[in-house]
Amino acid sequence: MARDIDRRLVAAGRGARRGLTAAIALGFAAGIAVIVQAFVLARIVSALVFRHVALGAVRDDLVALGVLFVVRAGLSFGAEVAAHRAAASVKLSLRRLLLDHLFALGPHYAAGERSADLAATALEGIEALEPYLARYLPQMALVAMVPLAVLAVVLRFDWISALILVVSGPIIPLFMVFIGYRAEAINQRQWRQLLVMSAHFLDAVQGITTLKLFGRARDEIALIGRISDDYRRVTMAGLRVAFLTSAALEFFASLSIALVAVLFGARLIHGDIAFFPAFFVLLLVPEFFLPLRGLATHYHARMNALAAARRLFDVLDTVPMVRWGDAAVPAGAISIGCAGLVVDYGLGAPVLRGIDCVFPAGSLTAIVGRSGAGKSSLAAAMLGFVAPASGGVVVNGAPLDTLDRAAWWRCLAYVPQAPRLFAGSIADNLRLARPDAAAPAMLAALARAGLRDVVMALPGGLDAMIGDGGAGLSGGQVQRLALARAFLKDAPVLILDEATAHLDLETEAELTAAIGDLVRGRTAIVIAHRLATVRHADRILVLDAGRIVESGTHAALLALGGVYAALIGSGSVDAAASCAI
Ligand SMILES: Nc1ncnc2c1ncn2[C@@H]1O[C@H](COP(=O)(O)OP(=O)(O)OP(=O)(O)O)[C@@H](O)[C@H]1O
Repeated sequence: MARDIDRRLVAAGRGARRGLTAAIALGFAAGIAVIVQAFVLARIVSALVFRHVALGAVRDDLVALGVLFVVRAGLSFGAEVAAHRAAASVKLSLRRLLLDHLFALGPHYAAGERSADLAATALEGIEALEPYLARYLPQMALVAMVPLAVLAVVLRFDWISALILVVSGPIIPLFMVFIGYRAEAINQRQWRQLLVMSAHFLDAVQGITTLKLFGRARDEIALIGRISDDYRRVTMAGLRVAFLTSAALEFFASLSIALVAVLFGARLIHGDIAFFPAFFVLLLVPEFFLPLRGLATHYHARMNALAAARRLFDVLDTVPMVRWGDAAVPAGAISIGCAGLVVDYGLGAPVLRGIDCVFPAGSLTAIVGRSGAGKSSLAAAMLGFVAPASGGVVVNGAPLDTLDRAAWWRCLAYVPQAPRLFAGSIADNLRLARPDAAAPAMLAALARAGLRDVVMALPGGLDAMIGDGGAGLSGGQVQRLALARAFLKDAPVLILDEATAHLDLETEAELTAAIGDLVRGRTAIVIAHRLATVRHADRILVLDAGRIVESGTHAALLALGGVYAALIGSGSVDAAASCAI
């Protein structure tokens, strides 16, 4: 399993192959520079200490040593920069891939997952891949190259030291494989705990008012405290393994270096070896272990990355339910049809049970029905957010699943019941509908939604900042801002889920007027909660338990005296709002 993820991460790194290759080549060149540096240093010391030459006689060597020092630093710096650039580009492409895939999976997938979990995967999860890509992968390549180069040089000067290196070198990778299994389990646990902690924290922050009102804030704080403590404990367990591993590896490496040194000492005393090769080899031996020790250090990063990547690949491997094609939306005024449309969330019974209807071009169709009748599901099927279990949606005769997703969404303006506003300026929120919109166009859209004066009265006007979810605006103002976005988008198809929230009479009247203006000349589908909208609709579809049970104009349906008439008769407009008229 870990190996599969490793392979997929390496494949992801292939996107930045040039950067990683440069990092490895520079790292290897730095390794060679170290060997040459050791050679020059051994020569200088040997000349000064044993041949007692004057300092001037080794001037060239001293200059070469200085140059090598600078070259080596430059190569190491270059290797670091290349590796981090390559990692940054892989992280960017993975984040794009993840976001693109989340779009393909649709809002129903995102709503089913904990958003904090997805956010943590996209941010911390992909960030955790940086050390793997920038350090572990290049180190893996260097581990095979630099120690072999060092070994070849050592063998040339002293076969006994080479033998010690050949025997002790492989202990480090072997040891790492041995502890790998334990470290992997701990890292998996640590990552799961982090996701749980992020999710709880976000829930608590978002629901702070509810928690306070129900007097549960203290319980939640205690719960977050417990989760944080679990996370601390598992992090400490991971660090313990990492430190113990490092200590054990350092011990093996030091033991080998000491063995080489002691043997040299004995042989120097007995005159079995000259000072120069002994000193040169002794300088090289730590360099033999350096990449291996580096690998051990970054092995922990690998484990962390594998744990994070598992969640990332889980999301990427989820097959989107909704299929899309690449066809353009057929030209002309858009009419939408549903043929035998069945939507089933796997709850036991389908939510929509064979819907056949047409939403003619340029007309206003209202959908009404009791709560849970399936109105939003019908809108979701037309938006392409859910996949039909059978039947489907057609746009100007073309099946929705053959259309290009982006092309279809360009034709649509969708205003949900609880519109989403982002932290930023009013202009930022408006430009979501049209990124190149200039101030006059935005002000015109605000005016049509009845919000221009309110925005102009704010400090900064269009640049006034609003909080996450529209904090700083009233409920009615948030809805009008969402309508302004739809005005600005000026799309041929409008799908609108009217808000059920009780509004004051003046706001209600203003919103009704704005909606009336917005639907004009478009193929408009409104999940209607206001009597005014239903009255003006060209046609009303009455949904009941996933079927269209009645359809016609307001007057015709009232005359019919069926489900619609019962909904209207169930009370005033306000009371009827709760059953979606
Ligand atoms: N993403 C989903 N996953 C599972 N079940 C869902 C999902 N969305 C809706 N449902 C279920 O499908 C049924 C119909 O829901 P839908 O939102 O379409 O009804 P509605 O008529 O729009 O209701 P309301 O007027 O209260 O918004 C409900 O029982 C709901 O629980």
